[in-house]
Amino acid sequence: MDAVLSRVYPAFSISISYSNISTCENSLSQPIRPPLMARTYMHLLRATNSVGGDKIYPKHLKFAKRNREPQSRNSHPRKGSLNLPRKTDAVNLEVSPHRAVSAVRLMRIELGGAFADLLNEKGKGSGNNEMGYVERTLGFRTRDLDDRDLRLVTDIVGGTIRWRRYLDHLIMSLCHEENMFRGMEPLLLQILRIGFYEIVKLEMPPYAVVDENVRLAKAALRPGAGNLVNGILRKLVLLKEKNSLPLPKLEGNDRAQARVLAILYSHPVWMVRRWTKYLGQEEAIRLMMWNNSNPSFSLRANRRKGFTRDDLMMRLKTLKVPHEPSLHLDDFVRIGTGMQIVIQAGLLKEGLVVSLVDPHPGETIIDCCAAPGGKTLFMASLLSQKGMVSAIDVNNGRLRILKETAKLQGVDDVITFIHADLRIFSEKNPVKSDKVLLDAPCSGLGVLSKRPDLRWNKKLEDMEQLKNLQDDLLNAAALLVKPGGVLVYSTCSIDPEENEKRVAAFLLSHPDFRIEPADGYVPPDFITESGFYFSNPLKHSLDGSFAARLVRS
Ligand SMILES: C[S@@+](CC[C@H](N)C(=O)[O-])C[C@H]1O[C@@H](n2cnc3c(N)ncnc32)[C@H](O)[C@@H]1O
Repeated sequence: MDAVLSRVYPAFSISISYSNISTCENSLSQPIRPPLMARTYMHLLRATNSVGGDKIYPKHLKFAKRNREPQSRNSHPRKGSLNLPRKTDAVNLEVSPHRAVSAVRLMRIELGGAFADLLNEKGKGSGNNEMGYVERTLGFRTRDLDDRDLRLVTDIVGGTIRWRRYLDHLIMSLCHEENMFRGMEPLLLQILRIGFYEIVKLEMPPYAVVDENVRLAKAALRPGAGNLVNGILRKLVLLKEKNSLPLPKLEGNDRAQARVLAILYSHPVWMVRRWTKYLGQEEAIRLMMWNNSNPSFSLRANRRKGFTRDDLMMRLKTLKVPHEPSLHLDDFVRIGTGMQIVIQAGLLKEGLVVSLVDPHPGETIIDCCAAPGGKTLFMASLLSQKGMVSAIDVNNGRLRILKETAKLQGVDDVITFIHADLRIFSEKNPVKSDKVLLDAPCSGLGVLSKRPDLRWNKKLEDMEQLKNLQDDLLNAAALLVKPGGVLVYSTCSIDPEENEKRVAAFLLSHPDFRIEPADGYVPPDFITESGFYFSNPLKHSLDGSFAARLVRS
């Protein structure tokens, strides 16, 4: 029952412990700052703020505390702003459930740092508490979501996050004044973003969208909020009908153009500038369009194990995961949602980076940054119970997930789990292995289509920190390779600074290592002139990823 994901990372292999998560832009841009959080949504923050150990909106939280007025239910009639869970059994049938759930998920992601991709899967990440969050945030429950509602929530949440900058530009342009936008309460802003996204990007029937979002604002906030949503959305509908949305023109110098592109394609300015520098403006635009497209995943049936595409499709059907056969590749099946189900069913094996490691029975392998473990598990299964994979990770929680999955998949007998910082471990343990994989923490710039929130959480400064960390980890990993052994360095980034340039810097200080071209390990289409593995979203319609095979003399 093997399937191979035809890209380096699954959607959930996400957390980069070293990133500073922040929703504020870097100084290169003139950002549309998110509105001040004048009210607290502590139940959202408490529930989800610990992801990655970083806090979202710190300044705004301080602001909220400093300005807190004496709390009294009577003096705060707005719904959705109180910390205490409300007790109500009432199910609101007036409000469309998918919009209510989308608004609350967006609040959780933006205020609480919950991950968009985990939240998008049915019943996972958000768990069975979904209605609890809805009730505490909006003050009422809705009926449970059916499959169609869930698909809409996935579309709306993912799209609204991706297009946030573009939507905020439009919303701000249609507010009477900038301060109105900046001071807008978070829930009201999410409702407007949903309405704008539905009208402009999903092209849903506009007056129905207006009606539904007005209803949501009235029920979740107050009648005045509904009137405001009504006024702004109607303005938008008129402008859209006249084909005159207030969007900036692409003109001026490079910096000015980057700012415009950042709005039109909804990315941080620093990313636009970086890609324009590396790829040229045209390719940078294509890349942003890819990042904004709806993600799909390709699974490959592992024929070597006698598992055909029909078998794979049968399993997906049983698991109720919507899928379709690839038009171009015989063994491939494409799925849009349901990746969590695929992973839990143990149906997924990580592909091409592991092909570059090329594990054989009897070998010793160290997976230096192993969790949550897609590659460890695949490598372990290739050992046929002979040999050992040492799975190291600094994050104990993620390592625990790996342990549990290894047990479920029956490969835990060939894995040693090591909770350690690689840099310290490699100094203290003079072990030498046949193969070492360093799947390094990275910016994730190759997987932005699957991680809609990631672009807003990354800053230019993170890139410098990551480079240093990657260098340190490469140096540490090299200590674990025996003479004649292999070191594979991989990332899910398309940024040369994290890929080719890290390898070049490493080789300068490690003359005993040389590049072994990826020929013979991965399909030729994925091999660069320098012999590296590289999947390019613009060329392969897959997530971006990189790997280098380095052999020690
Ligand atoms: C890109 S993820 C690895 C994904 C994993 N290889 C897989 O296929 O599922 C990077 C991992 O590196 C770990 N990490 C970061 N710094 C580390 C360090 N100094 N030592 C060991 N692990 C580290 C993170 O906890 C994270 O789990």
